[in-house]
Amino acid sequence: MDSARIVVVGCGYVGLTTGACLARLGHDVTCGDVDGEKISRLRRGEVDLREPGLGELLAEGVAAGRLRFTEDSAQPVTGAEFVFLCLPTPRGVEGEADLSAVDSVVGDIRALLPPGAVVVAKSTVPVGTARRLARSLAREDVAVVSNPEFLREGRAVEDFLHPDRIVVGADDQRAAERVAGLYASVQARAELVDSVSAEVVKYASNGYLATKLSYVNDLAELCEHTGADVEAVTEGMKRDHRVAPSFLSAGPGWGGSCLPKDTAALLHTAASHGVEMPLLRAAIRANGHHQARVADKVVECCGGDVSGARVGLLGLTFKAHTGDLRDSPALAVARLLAERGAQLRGYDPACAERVAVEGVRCVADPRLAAENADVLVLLTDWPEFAELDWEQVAAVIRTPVLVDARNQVDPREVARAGFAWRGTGRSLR
Ligand SMILES: NC(=O)c1ccc[n+]([C@@H]2O[C@H](COP(=O)([O-])OP(=O)(O)OC[C@H]3O[C@@H](n4cnc5c(N)ncnc54)[C@H](O)[C@@H]3O)[C@@H](O)[C@H]2O)c1
Ligand SMILES: O=c1ccn([C@@H]2O[C@H](COP(=O)(O)OP(=O)(O)O[C@H]3O[C@H](CO)[C@@H](O)[C@H](O)[C@H]3O)[C@@H](O)[C@H]2O)c(=O)[nH]1
Repeated sequence: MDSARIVVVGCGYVGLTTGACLARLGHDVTCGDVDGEKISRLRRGEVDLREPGLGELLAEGVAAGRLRFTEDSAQPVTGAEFVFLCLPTPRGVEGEADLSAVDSVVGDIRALLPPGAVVVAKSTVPVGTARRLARSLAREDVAVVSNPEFLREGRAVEDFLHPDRIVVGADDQRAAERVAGLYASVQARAELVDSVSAEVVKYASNGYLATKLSYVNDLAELCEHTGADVEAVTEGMKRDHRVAPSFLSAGPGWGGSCLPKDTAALLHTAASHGVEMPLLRAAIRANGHHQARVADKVVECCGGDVSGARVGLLGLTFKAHTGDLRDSPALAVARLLAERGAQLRGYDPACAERVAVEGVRCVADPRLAAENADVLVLLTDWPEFAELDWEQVAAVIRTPVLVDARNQVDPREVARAGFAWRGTGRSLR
């Protein structure tokens, strides 16, 4: 396909990645965001997301004249062939997806879109949204297409340019083919489906991943009671080709900006159709249980009362390789401990410069988190935690106890340094 004129609205994880990658694919892209300071930083070449390759790709697009940033998305929309909505759809009060940003932008651009333009919903939006947006646009000459995004944070560019699949959902076949054509040089099959099915694929995928992890975390709890080793169990499961081999690591529950809000929104949609989805409901409940289990282990390690105890936290982000703290299981565990009176000091490679994160005093070094602590809890799977010099940590901690919620360290190595170690779904034999 020839180069297309594209406007991307929203410059977060999805919008910036979409803009940078579509420019890399040869398109002419304008990225807009209401956050004027973010736009100024982007114009100066500053990217505040920890995404490998994103800064380079943005710089490449700008240098080639194929990429620019604006605070006012309206003006460029008048000349756009495609408008990608990459806006936030956070959790509303009852678990529903809050579509206010999407609705407001669609209202703003309604009269500005040129004939033949395609509005592409890349945000995660509930079933029926593309059709509803088409009705609210009330433009026979403008199509709405659902094109959900499946990238993971920390690998956004790689996932966008080398996706497992591209899903394009539309009730207008021609519009769907035009959107699929934008990705012509990407080596992945574009699945063309109706808009409603495309919207469900996105929620169905995240719901499935969340359920898979809750199951693994349930197994980890069983392993703790039976003496089995969850790592050996999941390794054995992986050898059955019907069990997809990734996404099987036990941990302190799943989190992030997507899985929690999307599972809540899926349940909300199901309920509005009179569908219960008991399995997904149980997976969400299990997730709260597994977060609480980590906090309970810490309290046990402090002799049943954590009030006034100093607890060191290793990791605050929802997973490694991102600076994102949204719905982080580490922070959920921290909150549970703070409610019981613990004093928290935390270290995270992506948050070292912050003064405080939700009641946790942030420190610039893992040893400072451990200093004089009664217990240390490893909550995020940053590789650097596996490499720590545990002798040095033992030298500064008050009580050498490590709760490893991610099974990130070698239990024998920490035991050699004098630590009592409590893993997840495994014990030291
Ligand atoms: N983060 C992910 O890994 C990921 C992956 C796939 C899909 N998604 C979905 O993509 C959507 C965006 O997620 P995100 O993580 O990129 O969000 P984000 O919070 O990182 O970014 C959203 C951006 O939109 C801007 N914005 C808000 N209102 C605006 C408006 N009216 N006009 C212009 N800009 C506006 C914000 O300033 C922000 O920069 C959500 O629906 C999310 O569920 C996210
Ligand atoms: O084996 C695993 C894998 C993940 N996690 C946890 O699960 C959560 C989610 O991880 P991940 O899926 O890698 O994070 P996201 O970047 O939020 O990506 C998810 O959410 C995005 C937004 O919808 C989707 O696009 C992605 O496909 C989907 O993987 C995190 O707390 C991880 O620590 C585990 O505990 N064990």
